[in-house]
Amino acid sequence: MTIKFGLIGGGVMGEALLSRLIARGIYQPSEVIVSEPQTARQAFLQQKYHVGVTTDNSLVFTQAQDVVFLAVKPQVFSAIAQELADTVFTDHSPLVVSILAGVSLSQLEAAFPQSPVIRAMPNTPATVGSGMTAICSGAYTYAQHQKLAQQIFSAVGEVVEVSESLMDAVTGLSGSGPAYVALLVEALADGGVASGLPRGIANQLALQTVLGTAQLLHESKLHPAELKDRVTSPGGTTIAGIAQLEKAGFRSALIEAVKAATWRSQELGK
Ligand SMILES: NC(=O)C1=CN([C@@H]2O[C@H](COP(=O)(O)OP(=O)(O)OC[C@H]3O[C@@H](n4cnc5c(N)ncnc54)[C@H](O)[C@@H]3O)[C@@H](O)[C@H]2O)C=CC1
Ligand SMILES: O=C(O)[C@@H]1CCC=N1
Repeated sequence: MTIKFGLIGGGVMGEALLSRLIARGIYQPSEVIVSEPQTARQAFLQQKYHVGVTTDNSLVFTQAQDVVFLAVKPQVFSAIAQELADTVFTDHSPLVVSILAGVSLSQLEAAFPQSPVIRAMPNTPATVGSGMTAICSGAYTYAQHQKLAQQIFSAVGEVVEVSESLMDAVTGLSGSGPAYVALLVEALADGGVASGLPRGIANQLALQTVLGTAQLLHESKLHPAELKDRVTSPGGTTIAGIAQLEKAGFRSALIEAVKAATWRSQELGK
């Protein structure tokens, strides 16, 4: 069978995308090749998803017909670019989709000359089909490449197209955001435990509150401030809690977190 989908880096995000693409039938396991240097990880991916595995990144480029996904750490990018320096790239090469934080289209196009390249920033909820991905396209892409990237990322959640200048901010918000939300859930549950709730019940209450609120905002299209007002009774419990959050700089902490992560994404690309 023809290899259509190549993955370089079978770690957390690589597996998140791979698992969903196979589960949704976008690619058959026999159409996939994964390059991964860790032997234990290789064996795990091969056993769980029945995909082809290798340690040879150039083999992925020569075999994959449709798309090669780059899902290594940004710090490994220049080593991979050097390793692939002898590979011949043309505008008939497979589409390269990079999810590397901070690595720009111009850096990617320098590493894969004349290749169609798309820079993307997904997030871990992609694993359960609730991901958020932003994409931007390089100079050698055509409509068919954009359609393919849209198709791949639509299989794991929502997709938006943005200009490249916004990709670092996307990384700081939705790319890193699942970690902020996980902290929120953990801290809410801790607050419940501090107030006397058993741990299991506190965890359930915290998680379902975040999930339910997100779903309500999503489905009702309510502005978050409007939802907040609806929960907040005059002289009631919620305003007492909000006053404490404001005192502790809750909003400012989130704003600064997104800004710091955006800045770090810019740094990683230098
Ligand atoms: N984890 C996340 O939530 C998100 C990560 N990203 C981006 O995805 C990329 C990967 O991140 P993670 O999956 O979290 O990292 P990870 O460390 O889990 O996965 C990277 C994988 O690449 C492999 N690797 C290392 N050197 C290699 C080489 N020379 N050739 C092939 N494979 C190699 C590693 O063994 C590892 O399995 C990063 O660039 C990150 O910026 C993007 C969006 C979200
Ligand atoms: O922390 C990181 O650098 C990656 C990029 C977005 C989420 N995780």
